[in-house]
Amino acid sequence: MEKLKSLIPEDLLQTVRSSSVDDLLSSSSSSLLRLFLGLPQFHRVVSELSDPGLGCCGKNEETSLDLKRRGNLCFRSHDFDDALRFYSKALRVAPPHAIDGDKSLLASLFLNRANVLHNLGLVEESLRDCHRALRIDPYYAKAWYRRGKLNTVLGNYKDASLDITVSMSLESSPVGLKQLQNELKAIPVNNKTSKNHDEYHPSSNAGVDYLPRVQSEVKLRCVSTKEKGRGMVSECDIEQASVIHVEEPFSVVISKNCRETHCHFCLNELPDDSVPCPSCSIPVYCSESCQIRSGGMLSTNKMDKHHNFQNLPDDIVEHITGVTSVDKYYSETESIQEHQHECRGANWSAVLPSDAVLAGRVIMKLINQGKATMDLSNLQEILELSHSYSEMSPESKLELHLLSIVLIWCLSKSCCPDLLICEASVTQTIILLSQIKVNSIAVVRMKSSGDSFQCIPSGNVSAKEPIQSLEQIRVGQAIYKSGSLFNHSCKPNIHLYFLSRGLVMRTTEFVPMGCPLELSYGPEVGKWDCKDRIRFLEEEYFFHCRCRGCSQINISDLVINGYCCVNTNCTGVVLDSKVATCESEKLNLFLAAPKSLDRHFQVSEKVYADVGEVASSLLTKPRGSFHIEPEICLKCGSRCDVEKSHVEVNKAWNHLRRVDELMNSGHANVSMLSDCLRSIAVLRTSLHVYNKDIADAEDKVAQACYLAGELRGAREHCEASIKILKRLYEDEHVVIGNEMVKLASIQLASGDSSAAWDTTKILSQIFSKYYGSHAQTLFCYLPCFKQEAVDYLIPRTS
Ligand SMILES: C[S@@+](CC[C@H](N)C(=O)[O-])C[C@H]1O[C@@H](n2cnc3c(N)ncnc32)[C@H](O)[C@@H]1O
Repeated sequence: MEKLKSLIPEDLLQTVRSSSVDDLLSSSSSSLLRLFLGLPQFHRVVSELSDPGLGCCGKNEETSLDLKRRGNLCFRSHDFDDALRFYSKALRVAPPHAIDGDKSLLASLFLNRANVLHNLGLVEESLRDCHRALRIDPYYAKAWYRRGKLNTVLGNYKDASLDITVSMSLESSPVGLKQLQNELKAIPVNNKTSKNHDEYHPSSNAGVDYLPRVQSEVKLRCVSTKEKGRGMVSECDIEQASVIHVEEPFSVVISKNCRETHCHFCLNELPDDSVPCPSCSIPVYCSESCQIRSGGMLSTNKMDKHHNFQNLPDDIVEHITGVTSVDKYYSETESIQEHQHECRGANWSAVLPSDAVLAGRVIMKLINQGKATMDLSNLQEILELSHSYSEMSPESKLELHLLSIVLIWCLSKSCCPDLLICEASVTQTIILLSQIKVNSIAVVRMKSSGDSFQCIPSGNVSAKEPIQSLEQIRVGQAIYKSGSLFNHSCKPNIHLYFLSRGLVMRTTEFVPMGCPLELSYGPEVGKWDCKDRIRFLEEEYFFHCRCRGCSQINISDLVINGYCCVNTNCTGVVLDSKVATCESEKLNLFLAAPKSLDRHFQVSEKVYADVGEVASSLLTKPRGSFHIEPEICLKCGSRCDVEKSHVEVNKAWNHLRRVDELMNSGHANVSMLSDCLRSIAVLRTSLHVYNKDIADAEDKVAQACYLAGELRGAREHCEASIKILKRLYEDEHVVIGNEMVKLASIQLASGDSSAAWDTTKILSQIFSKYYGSHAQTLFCYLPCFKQEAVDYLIPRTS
């Protein structure tokens, strides 16, 4: 993009950077398009992106064969992990009809990987790979044999016998036949048959009816307000934790950092037997069903599958058909095919930013549905999404213009020749990209620290493992058409989470009839102070937040970055000038607003009591406008030297950051603890007792204590951190639940199962409020925690 930018003359750059939506249809986009179409440098750049012949994303037989050879070497030296890696890579680049010796390359790779998986003890995964090899090549005797062995291990004896029988029908050597006969004899007689191993897949649940139902009594309505545009409100009273909305995405794209680890369709983590796209080397899927719904050619076997099996008994032919048929994996109605147009080996979909790839998916979906015209002139009216083009920064506008020209060119040249490269299509794509900026939703997963979350056995603590904790991973970006009608609040009353690619929204509090239903786009009260939230939303979403969190007084915004009073007996807070200015503006707006406005979100008595504790001076409304004085305690009026405190706090953080580095490099030791405690003491003498910095520091010290085996200290500091977070958020906020995961694992490690049990009960309650019954499946350690605690509370009698 930088190359293209450098080709634009200064006056045109200025026109584009300062353009409004009305200007779009006039000069700026068409002048830029005209300029680029006449430049050979532009054609060079876009042909590198759109010409499949110049692309690196196609299949490559040589590379695949080389990777297979390396896999074989690793397999022979019993390095199964590396063998698995090489075979999976080889599968990704293997052309569907390539032959290696007398076998299909793909089929042999699947079978080799099945052997590795079997050696790694992954029997189900191994069976699925055999199945894949056989669907490509039904005459693959070794694959039938391996399948028979695996079915025997799994106790599917009837299938095992049939598999070995088919293998025998393909075996010509007398020695081989003898060996197979012996295998067959060794299989116990039983009628149990196996389940279909591709339909059964733990993570591949997208596409079936996996989303919960919205309660029938829940009724929502879309309303329009001057301040926030359209938004959703409740038409009835809604109980806490009710499912109010579920939706499949209109379009999704995987995050670049998850391309190697997550399924490109359902966005769940990839299993060890991942499935590649049959036509290009980019996507990988957790199962065939995800791959087929995502698009790409289907690598079916062109042979008459039953030609050689004609003389076999009916039950065996039926068995072969059952294993090798692909029909049951594919149904037209389920088809989504969002990757198909990218699947030509050209580079553009691997290189362009996610926003542009998502825009390409939206455009191609609407064209394939016959809804969008070939000049895309009706795109806006079909999508009905809001946008903030005019509020975007000059640089972002220029970026959108360039991206849309490049995207339209790539789509037209690589997969959709009927798509017109014209002023209308470019302008509509610019608007689509600006709609994606404000309407697309990040699809996230909660991941526990460490590769897999395992309970720490009671009384045990490993010197290297950090405390179990949760982090949020952004696995994709999606457009949910109805979901994008929900406005933002920094004090949201709904929580959003994902099951595969499906979105679920739940209320986190009782919502009375007529009340706006709002979720958080990222910033929340308790996470950042008001000025930081406002700045984030202006920079990322181009609007000035008008939510209840940013227009009403609350304790969190006052204390989160506050300093303590010089008077040690006073609980008041002292603000720096930036926070004081923001809070003054907020209070003046709130007091000036008509009382009828936002009546559902009136400040409660509890909020007044909380604010009174730290800033009672704010509760007596002055006659004129509010001016919160910085550096003056908002309770007793004492003056405080904020600058001096700021210097002390920075010094303390420098110490804590060094401790952090030691911990990250695995060099945690007991001596660093005294450093930590001194830093915490400095923070506590300078900052307000509820300042978030203290909570963060306490959390770090808990981690340091844990790594040094000081479990009592770890627990005390973790509890101190939670105590502050409860004042910044609220007692049952999901952030508190996440922190309690750490506390429970410290309690378990120190052998205090009774306390761990109590903590687990509270965190389960919090997660149920946010995730309902899905808490148990999304946070797989919840049952594990409970079991651990119960095991030690009720010792087994045996
Ligand atoms: C995803 S859309 C929400 C639906 C949108 N109001 C509409 O009319 O389609 C996001 C846009 O809604 C508006 N919005 C959402 N939350 C807001 C808030 N708290 N304060 C002001 N505007 C808000 C902003 O214009 C923002 O760009």
